[in-house]
Amino acid sequence: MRRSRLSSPPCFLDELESQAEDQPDDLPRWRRTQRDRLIADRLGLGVAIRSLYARQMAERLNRFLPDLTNCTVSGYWPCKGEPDLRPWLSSLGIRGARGALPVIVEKNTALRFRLWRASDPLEKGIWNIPHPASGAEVDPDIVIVPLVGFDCAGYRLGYGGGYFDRTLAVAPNRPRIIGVGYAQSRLETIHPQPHDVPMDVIVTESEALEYER
Ligand SMILES: Nc1nc2c(c(=O)[nH]1)N(C=O)[C@@H](CNc1ccc(C(=O)N[C@@H](CCC(=O)O)C(=O)O)cc1)CN2
Ligand SMILES: Nc1ncnc2c1ncn2[C@@H]1O[C@H](COP(=O)(O)OP(=O)(O)OP(=O)(O)O)[C@@H](O)[C@H]1O
Repeated sequence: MRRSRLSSPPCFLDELESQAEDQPDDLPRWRRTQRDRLIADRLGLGVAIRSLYARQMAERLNRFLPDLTNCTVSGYWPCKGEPDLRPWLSSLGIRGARGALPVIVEKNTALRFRLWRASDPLEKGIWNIPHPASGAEVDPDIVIVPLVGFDCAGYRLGYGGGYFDRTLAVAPNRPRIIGVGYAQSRLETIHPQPHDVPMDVIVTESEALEYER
């Protein structure tokens, strides 16, 4: 069992076992309902609060990752009320690191990652999310993953495409996976399935939670 080491509340085995019994009959439907609610809730925070929280998350990331020299870090281009960490991603260059963004090259296959700096040209991908039009393909050392929801064992609810799970399942050098999302997006459990890849760290505006493997 994985336990959080920093400041998350304890997850006890008996709780997890009873959660397994409580698993919804129609899990995909349950996940869709949770996604819709969580996205509506975060949009309801408003632009100013979301932007404050994103700055707080960036500060936490800096404290958590003090030395990024020679690291390749993938971020994301925010959509649907996700925290906007583009300023943090753009600041990686002056810290001796390189930024990258995920690219869907083909639907329902693993994501690729392309190097990206703020001045690099972008093109629109799925859901009109921009990604680098060109740029070298890389295997990031650190992948920053946006969370629609997360649970106390470090599992993530995303948009339901399974893209990050597919990607991390086949990543040649297992990157460090850091989920970022609002504290209010926490669920007791996302009812993790065998394909769900847990985060190593989850950063919210109010805490950083590290999970042991
Ligand atoms: N900003 C950002 N970029 C990102 C991600 C992300 O979470 N955030 N991704 C992280 O993965 C990838 C895009 N993920 C996607 C996941 C699902 C669908 C999608 O079409 N979903 C279906 C529902 C699927 C289902 O419920 O069965 C849909 O909306 O109709 C699209 C993109 C790559 N880029
Ligand atoms: N490694 C994998 N190989 C094949 N299919 C996978 C894999 N991981 C996930 N999937 C499929 O992707 C679908 C969506 O998975 P899930 O509900 O966990 O998405 P999600 O993590 O919320 O989405 P995303 O990562 O795109 O934001 C499921 O049908 C699942 O079977």
